[in-house]
Amino acid sequence: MVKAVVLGAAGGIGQPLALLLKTNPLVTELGLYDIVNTPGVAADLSHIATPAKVEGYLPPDSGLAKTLKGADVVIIPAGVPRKPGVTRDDLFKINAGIVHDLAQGIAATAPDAFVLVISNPVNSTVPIVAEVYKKLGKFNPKRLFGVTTLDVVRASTFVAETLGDLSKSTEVVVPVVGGHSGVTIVPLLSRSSHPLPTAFDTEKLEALTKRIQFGGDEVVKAKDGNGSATLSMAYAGAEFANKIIKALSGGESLIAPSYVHLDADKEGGAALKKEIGKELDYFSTNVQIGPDGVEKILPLGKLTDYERQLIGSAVPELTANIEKGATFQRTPAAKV
Ligand SMILES: NC(=O)c1ccc[n+]([C@@H]2O[C@H](COP(=O)([O-])OP(=O)(O)OC[C@H]3O[C@@H](n4cnc5c(N)ncnc54)[C@H](O)[C@@H]3O)[C@@H](O)[C@H]2O)c1
Ligand SMILES: O=C(O)C[C@H](O)C(=O)O
Repeated sequence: MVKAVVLGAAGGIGQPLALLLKTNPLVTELGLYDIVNTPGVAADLSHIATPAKVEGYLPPDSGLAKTLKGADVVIIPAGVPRKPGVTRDDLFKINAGIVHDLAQGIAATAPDAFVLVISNPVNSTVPIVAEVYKKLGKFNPKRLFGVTTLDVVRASTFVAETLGDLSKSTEVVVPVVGGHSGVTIVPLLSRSSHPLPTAFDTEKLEALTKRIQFGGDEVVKAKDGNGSATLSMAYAGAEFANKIIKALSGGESLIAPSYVHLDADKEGGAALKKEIGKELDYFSTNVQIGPDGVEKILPLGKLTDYERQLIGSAVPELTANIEKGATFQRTPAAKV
């Protein structure tokens, strides 16, 4: 019996993500909230012959609280996406306030729910959620996750392409650590489950690394003003959410990459900070997740000199992004 909720459920990510969640037989209730169109999306999905009972609400008449009542997992893709020439950090102006207010709603109605943040800039929006919870004395770092799965999905695809065999993309696993924007995305290609060709020189390694770091830009450019990744993000979001749902309902521990507060596992977090060489509060890495949330933050492990260099370049931007989110004060939104 799992109630999953999507906030921003009528959007480009929200709709296909809700569809994928509706196909998960472990989900018995699916709550959909947005400022537009959720009754229609919910009516549509409710005709699919799977167990989840679907309800969609809008802001009037305490729609957010009604959607969140009894939620076990809350996924947040609410907010504006990028256009060409816009950075994820530029989205902060609008999305920080949206995520802040939704976090207040979750903390009020479903404070123990697992919260999965998709809204960009993830490096900053996750700290915003944490601060809202801290102010209310309800922060549990074990249950807050920044969704970085799309970077891992892209790495699998691009490595399989490089190996000339897309059918391998479901098997290829590449750890991607750090954060979720540009240079803060650090693929550890030396640890790919499927090694790169021996003739792969530094230039090719750098190009593949850049493609994974800036994969989001490829989609923004191709959509040409009509938003950013939605379908691949819904796929990645569902992959991560379904792991959480499995851990919650089966009592089974699973390993998945996520951007977490390093207090989620104090011992593992302290060891990771040593590996990074910096006192960061948040970092994306593989975490072990059980029915109560994060059980272990796993170490980065063996890195090449190039990967160390990449982490060195990620840390200053990540530090600034975290600081920006953690010190955010709610004021009326400005336009991007
Ligand atoms: N983490 C990732 O890897 C990743 C990947 C892709 C996109 N994103 C981010 O996800 C976000 C959503 O992208 P999208 O393409 O779905 O955008 P979209 O504009 O298609 O959808 C966003 C939805 O959020 C809704 N919304 C706005 N304010 C709201 C509020 N206060 N409460 C509830 N809903 C609200 C909108 O009505 C809209 O339906 C963006 O910030 C984007 O940058 C993150
Ligand atoms: O690129 C974006 O703005 C959306 C998302 O973060 C992505 O990586 O595709």
